[in-house]
Amino acid sequence: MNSKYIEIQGVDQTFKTKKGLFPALRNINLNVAKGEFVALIGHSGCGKSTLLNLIAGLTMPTQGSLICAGREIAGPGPERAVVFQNHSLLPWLTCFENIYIGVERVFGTRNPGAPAETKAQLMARTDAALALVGLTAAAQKRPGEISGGMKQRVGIARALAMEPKVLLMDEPFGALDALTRAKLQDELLEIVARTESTVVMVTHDVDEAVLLSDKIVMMTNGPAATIGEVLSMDLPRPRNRVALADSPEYLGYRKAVIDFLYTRQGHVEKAA
Ligand SMILES: Nc1ncnc2c1ncn2[C@@H]1O[C@H](COP(=O)(O)OP(=O)(O)OP(=O)(O)O)[C@@H](O)[C@H]1O
Repeated sequence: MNSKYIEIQGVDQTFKTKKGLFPALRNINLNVAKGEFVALIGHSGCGKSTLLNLIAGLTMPTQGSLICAGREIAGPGPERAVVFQNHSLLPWLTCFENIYIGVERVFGTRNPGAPAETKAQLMARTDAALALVGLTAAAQKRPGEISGGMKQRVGIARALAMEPKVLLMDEPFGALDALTRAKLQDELLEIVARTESTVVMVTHDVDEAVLLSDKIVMMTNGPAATIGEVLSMDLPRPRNRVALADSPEYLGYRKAVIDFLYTRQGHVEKAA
């Protein structure tokens, strides 16, 4: 296993605001191995999305470097697909078309680096992605005609359909009801095992972090947030949520995260 597939070294992120410079992240150092599943957890506003955006190449750090597969991250790339908190679908396209345009960009004629797939193959990929998230029946609907949870599932399907090497997810299941969330978490585990994807996921949910990940990166409160502790989860795969619920190891990891978040990083509400 390549233990440094994603390498983050000495990263600072400072934002210019009307009130002056705001130091969001300070001295972030993190290595993610190929095929590893990493969860970023921390209180609201600590900088989880800021870190994910840096890995996605959507923003550049103020200081330090980010490397993916041996190359400096200089912008977004098809090998790093992002699922956002707020789905970001194109409202004038159907669910099918929203996924198809991504699939076409990666596997179709517009990609000069790889042999082009036929339209039938691209459509089959799109259909499979929709089926995976249970949205076959909504294929021809537009985002305005479906629920927030369904939109989020289209966003997940779109990212997965591109078979990215790295899947970056910003609270992808946050808007879903508990049962749909559990179903998609289980499916994600199966897909990631099959595709050997590397995943970095932002979450607020302690159980989600322990169930899905190999490593939980726990962030301190901002401003100038940094990595407080990294917890490695030695839980066998495939993981079964029912069996794990009573496992002493699972409960121990869960307690360690809760202890970090609520005892050592007790949330202090900012004055308005
Ligand atoms: N473009 C920006 N300009 C100025 N400040 C920003 C910008 N983006 C983020 N911030 C600030 O940086 C800090 C970290 O924000 P970020 O969205 O990364 O937190 P988060 O941990 O993902 O929060 P949440 O869990 O609530 O989504 C916050 O204080 C936020 O207000």
